[in-house]
Amino acid sequence: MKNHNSCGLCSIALKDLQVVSGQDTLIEGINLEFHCGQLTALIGKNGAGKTTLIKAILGERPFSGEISYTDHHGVKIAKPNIGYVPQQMDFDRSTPVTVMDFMAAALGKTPVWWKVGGREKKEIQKALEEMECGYLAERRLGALSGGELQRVLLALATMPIPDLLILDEPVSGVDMAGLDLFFRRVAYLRDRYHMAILLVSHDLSLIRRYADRVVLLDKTVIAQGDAEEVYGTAAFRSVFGYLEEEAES
Ligand SMILES: Nc1ncnc2c1ncn2[C@@H]1O[C@H](COP(=O)(O)OP(=O)(O)OP(=O)(O)O)[C@@H](O)[C@H]1O
Repeated sequence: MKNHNSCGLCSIALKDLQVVSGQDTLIEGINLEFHCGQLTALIGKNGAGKTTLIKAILGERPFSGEISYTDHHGVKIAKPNIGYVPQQMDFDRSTPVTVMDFMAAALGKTPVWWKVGGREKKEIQKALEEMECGYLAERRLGALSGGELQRVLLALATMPIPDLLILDEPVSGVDMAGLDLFFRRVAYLRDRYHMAILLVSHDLSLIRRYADRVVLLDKTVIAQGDAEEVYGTAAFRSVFGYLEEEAES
């Protein structure tokens, strides 16, 4: 059983990261560190560049600057194993494919029309159960709710257990109970496997409850620290106004 990240990853550092598209600078001057065993929430208004930053880390967008990975002795190491849950997944909702078949195909072991082997089925079932969605294994993928699909994708991102987990939360389609369950499973992964987690989220109260660090982005980093620190900044208020509970008190 794996308790710690296998590649010895300790931290991820972004140095002067910039992404441009044609004449537009999408993000710039990003200097950040993420640590293993920590859940870092990335927040910001729509269009602030959160997904762009994630795509750069995933290697899906060209960038300038440096992304480096360091072990527990401060020595630079190669790119770790990264798990990713995208903001949305476009697929034909009428597909007869079950969650089990989808997972097996996505893992690249079995074409969707093949029968999934016994051992593989057990591994997938275990990953689904760890994310509290074992009961969905034989359900049709297209029949899942937004929250259920999100947990299935989270289970998929843990096969194998990554050193760095990147989650781009859907803007809509997941109810409050589903979101809370999602955050709880993400916090469980952090504690159980000591992985570094970077989560884009719009839910400021769940972030306050579960995240260790918060990074506020508006093209560049405009505030960072724990939730209380960041939520208390003028930069935060200029983006989000006052939180409801603060306004009420
Ligand atoms: N492939 C692309 N080419 C050019 N511009 C892009 C591309 N993708 C995003 N953008 C632009 O980059 C800016 C940042 O977009 P991004 O999706 O990173 O923001 P975001 O913070 O994730 O927003 P949201 O909260 O709405 O998901 C936006 O102005 C967007 O229109």
